[in-house]
Amino acid sequence: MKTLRLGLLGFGNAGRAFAKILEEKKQEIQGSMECDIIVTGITTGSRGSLYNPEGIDLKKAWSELEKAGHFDKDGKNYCEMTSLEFVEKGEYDVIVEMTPLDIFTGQPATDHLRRAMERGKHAVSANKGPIAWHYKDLKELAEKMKVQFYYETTVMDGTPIFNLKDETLKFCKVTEVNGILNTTTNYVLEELATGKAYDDVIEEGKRIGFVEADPSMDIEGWDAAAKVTALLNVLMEADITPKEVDRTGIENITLKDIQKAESQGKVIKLLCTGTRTDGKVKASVKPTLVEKGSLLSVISGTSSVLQITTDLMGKLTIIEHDPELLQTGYGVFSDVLRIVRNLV
Ligand SMILES: NC(=O)C1=CN([C@@H]2O[C@H](COP(=O)(O)OP(=O)(O)OC[C@H]3O[C@@H](n4cnc5c(N)ncnc54)[C@H](OP(=O)(O)O)[C@@H]3O)[C@@H](O)[C@H]2O)C=CC1
Ligand SMILES: N[C@@H](CC=O)C(=O)O
Repeated sequence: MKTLRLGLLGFGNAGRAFAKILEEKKQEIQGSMECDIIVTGITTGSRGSLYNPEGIDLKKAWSELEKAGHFDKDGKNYCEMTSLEFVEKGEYDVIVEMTPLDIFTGQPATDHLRRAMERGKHAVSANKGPIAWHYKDLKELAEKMKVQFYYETTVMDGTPIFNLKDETLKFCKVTEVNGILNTTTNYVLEELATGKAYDDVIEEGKRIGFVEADPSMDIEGWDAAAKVTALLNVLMEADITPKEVDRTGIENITLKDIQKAESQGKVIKLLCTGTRTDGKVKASVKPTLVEKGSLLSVISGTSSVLQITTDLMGKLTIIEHDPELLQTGYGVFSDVLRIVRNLV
């Protein structure tokens, strides 16, 4: 039986959802993949860190955080190690980056991934900042160091988007992407239409777990811009950054605008688009009026949709229906399994 040691950076909604799946599927993975996956380190921003090269008790870790909001300072694995210290000195085989999104730099997440790969470690990122800002460099580094680097969760949680292109759409050239990729804005626009107050809707979204640590990342369209950038960089080798996305958020959309659209038989959706025409890549994120009853109009609640146009397979539509944190955790889990599958 081989052992794969993971280091988890961030143990919030995504981190805990992933840890719960890992724990639940541990024996099945041992049985079918002959691999024991253990976690040797967990770091957080303000709730302490855990480190044990022999493996951490995950159930204990999440119950401590969920009950007390902090790791137990008297616990035997407790330490104050920062993420970068763990990345640089810790014992692990795969770094799993799940810290909050910084859309303006992609940091410190990019440095975490870079330093880990420079040490010859595999890397998984749920954080879209590094893919939006530094994808080309990170991919080249992974190739140079002969390590695996995956980021399925960055767009539509565990829905296979990047996996689909890598594994089953070989030699298909993607020429266009579009969709509704940000849950928060989709949810806010719908809930505002029912007369709820903006602050209450954001609080509800935070409770469910999909709103970014800084909600303006979602509302101003930055998260959507990062996702469309990630799609263009990975699927169309665009090499752009979120700064190049023509971006308008929903911060100026009022109940009146929503009602006016309704009276015209339309709904407002935050649409993401990316195309390549004459060699030039163009990307936008914009509140857009769509016909009621159309495919895009029925993407409701936490659901999202992506349409990819390809040369050999035409247009494909992928819908993620009503995801919860389980689907976010699964995205990370599927990347880790891909690493296990490819281990020699
Ligand atoms: N939630 C979702 O639906 C999805 C999230 N993602 C992405 O996953 C990432 C994590 O999201 P989510 O779990 O929801 O966010 P949370 O805010 O719930 O959790 C973030 C975690 O990171 C910790 N953290 C903050 N700074 C650091 C640091 N420097 N080093 C280590 N840990 C740190 C936080 O600790 P503390 O609380 O102490 O600050 C917390 O444990 C984000 O990049 C997000 O965009 C991707 C897809 C879906
Ligand atoms: N804040 C994001 C979470 C997933 O990436 C969203 O609202 O879509």
